[in-house]
Amino acid sequence: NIHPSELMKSAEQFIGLCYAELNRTQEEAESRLMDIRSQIELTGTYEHTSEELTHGAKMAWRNSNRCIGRLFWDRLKVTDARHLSKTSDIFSELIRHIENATNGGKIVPTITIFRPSRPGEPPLTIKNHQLIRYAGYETPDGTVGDPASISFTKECMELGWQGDLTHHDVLPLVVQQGNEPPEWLSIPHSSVLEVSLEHPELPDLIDQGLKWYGVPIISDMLLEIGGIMYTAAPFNGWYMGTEIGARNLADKERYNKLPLIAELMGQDTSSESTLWRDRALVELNYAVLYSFKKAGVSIVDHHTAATQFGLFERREEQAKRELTGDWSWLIPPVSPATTHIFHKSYNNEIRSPYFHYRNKGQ
Ligand code: HEM
Ligand SMILES: N=C(Nc1cccc(CNC[C@@H]2CCCN2)c1)c1cccs1
Repeated sequence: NIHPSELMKSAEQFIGLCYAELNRTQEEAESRLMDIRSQIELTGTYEHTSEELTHGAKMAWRNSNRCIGRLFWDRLKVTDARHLSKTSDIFSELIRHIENATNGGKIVPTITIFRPSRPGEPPLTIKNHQLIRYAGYETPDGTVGDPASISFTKECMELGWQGDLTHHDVLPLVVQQGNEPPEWLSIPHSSVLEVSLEHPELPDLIDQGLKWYGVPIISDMLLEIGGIMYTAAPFNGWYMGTEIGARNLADKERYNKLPLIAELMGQDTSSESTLWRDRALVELNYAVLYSFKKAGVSIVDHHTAATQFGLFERREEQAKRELTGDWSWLIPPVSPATTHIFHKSYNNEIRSPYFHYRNKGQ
């Protein structure tokens, strides 16, 4: 846990920035800091107002160095769920997040913020990497589903969850209150929007049963605002097509679909130098974008995303804020050098508020 004097320093830095951005007066900031100081002296921590929580979450997205989608940082929908304590209520709120963020395909970037960790109180954690993700199983005939989920799937089965052993079993939500045993709940199938993959020039693709879920909702990161740690704050945007087409379905240690795509294209795969892998990669990424668009589910291609990021860079300059970024994650995995991002460098310093990785086992 964070020491009170350190916490006060973080609070001063956050309130100063946040109130300036919200055009509050110096006096308002100072009187707010007096409240906070007495709360910290009394309880060892302090509570954010709804406005501080909302703007703090938007600042954390704006500071996410690895995020190419930050142009829309100020339009994040923030749901304050700090009052919920019962696990059953937390599960219901997670399902509401999935349904409201999905919005029939017109995805709404949303974050739901649950109660932060408090001194002497074990934290609330969501054990899922993403609220919606496919299970992975090691079977004698090879892997079924998403290899990235094999260990978490084992944990879920130890808790009593049973999958159908298909390539697309949606894992249950798993929530842990402090050191109590984790609890799980299956997500209603009707709440999970999925897109089946097709390609206008590869008519046989549709019969391969390839599909992916529409809404990525990261649920295993720690949101730090003014020294307060929100250990359960799932957030979603929409996908950039390459995440599905160039990694989730393409990586050898994920769904490894490039050989199949090359086959459907009738390519000669006898030698790497035919670039069959690269041609398959482009067509798989095209299929992802084509299928999402046809299904009316929000998605962005990596060229458009890079252009939007360029707009974000200029907006931050106008706002006299120093841009931070992580070049190695900002460049897309397909045709990186066709984007402006590849040809410049970025300052990868951490600015608070920020989304951090949680320590293992936390
Ligand atoms: C609105 C559409 C959005 C798009 C298209 C987008 C795109 C991306 C992409 C492609 C990545 C790299 C992911 C990877 O390679 O695994 C990323 C990373 C990230 N994004 Fe965004 N993003 C969006 C919205 C958001 C929102 C709403 C938040 C939080 C409020 C957010 C926070 C982050 C963070 C923290 C990372 C780094 C994750 C890590 O370090 O593992 N993004 N984003
Ligand atoms: N489009 C998205 N993609 C995204 C964002 C953050 C983190 C991740 C998951 N990254 C981890 C994977 C696994 C290893 C490399 N990438 C995906 C969003 C997810 C939530 C909001 S936007």
